[in-house]
Amino acid sequence: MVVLVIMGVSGSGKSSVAEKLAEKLSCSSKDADEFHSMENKKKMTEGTPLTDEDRLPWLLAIHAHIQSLHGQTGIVTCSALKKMYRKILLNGHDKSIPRHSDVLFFYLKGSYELLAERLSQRKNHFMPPSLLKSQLETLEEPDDSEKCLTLDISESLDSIVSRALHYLQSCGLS
Ligand SMILES: Nc1ncnc2c1ncn2[C@@H]1O[C@H](COP(=O)(O)OP(=O)(O)OP(=O)(O)O)[C@@H](O)[C@H]1O
Ligand SMILES: O=C(O)[C@H](O)[C@@H](O)[C@H](O)[C@H](O)CO
Repeated sequence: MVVLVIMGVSGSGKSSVAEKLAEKLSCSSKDADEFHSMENKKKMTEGTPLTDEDRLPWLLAIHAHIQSLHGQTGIVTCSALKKMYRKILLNGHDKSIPRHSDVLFFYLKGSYELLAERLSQRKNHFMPPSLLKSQLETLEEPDDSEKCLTLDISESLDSIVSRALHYLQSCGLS
């Protein structure tokens, strides 16, 4: 089976989708926020976007977690906004050797308006809605060279999860 990375900007539904999908696949799920340093969390809470330097140790820690699954099925949520970040998740520091052919990205795609509405309604989360603009400016959508399925966040959670499961079945991955 595969490691599934649920990616997209803040508020795109990564945690919500991961929770339901992990239930359906009976597998582990880790939230990228668990890997952030106190400094990174403080910065975001104060409304300051993270830089590439801030994100590097965090991405490497998530990469190490993916490696630690040793090919077991698992889900990880991570904004994974830039192509370079996704390469780090796959290969760590070593950019030349793709080690993880068995990692698949699910990209949760949505409009600014819908994301802003969902973030404005969300309670008890450290990530302020004001960071949405910078998240979208930083985002580089996955291209055809990346193993990724794009999912439309305007659909219901159940529908998104069932599309993801259907895709895994059609690839012979579940
Ligand atoms: N498909 C959906 N339909 C309706 N509401 C949704 C959907 N997906 C997520 N939501 C709601 O949108 C909000 C944001 O979702 P969630 O917290 O899962 O996003 P996230 O990508 O994990 O955010 P962050 O990266 O900031 O932690 C939540 O209140 C969630 O209940
Ligand atoms: O790359 C980033 O700027 C961060 O990962 C953010 O996306 C937050 O961690 C997350 O969205 C809040 O839960």
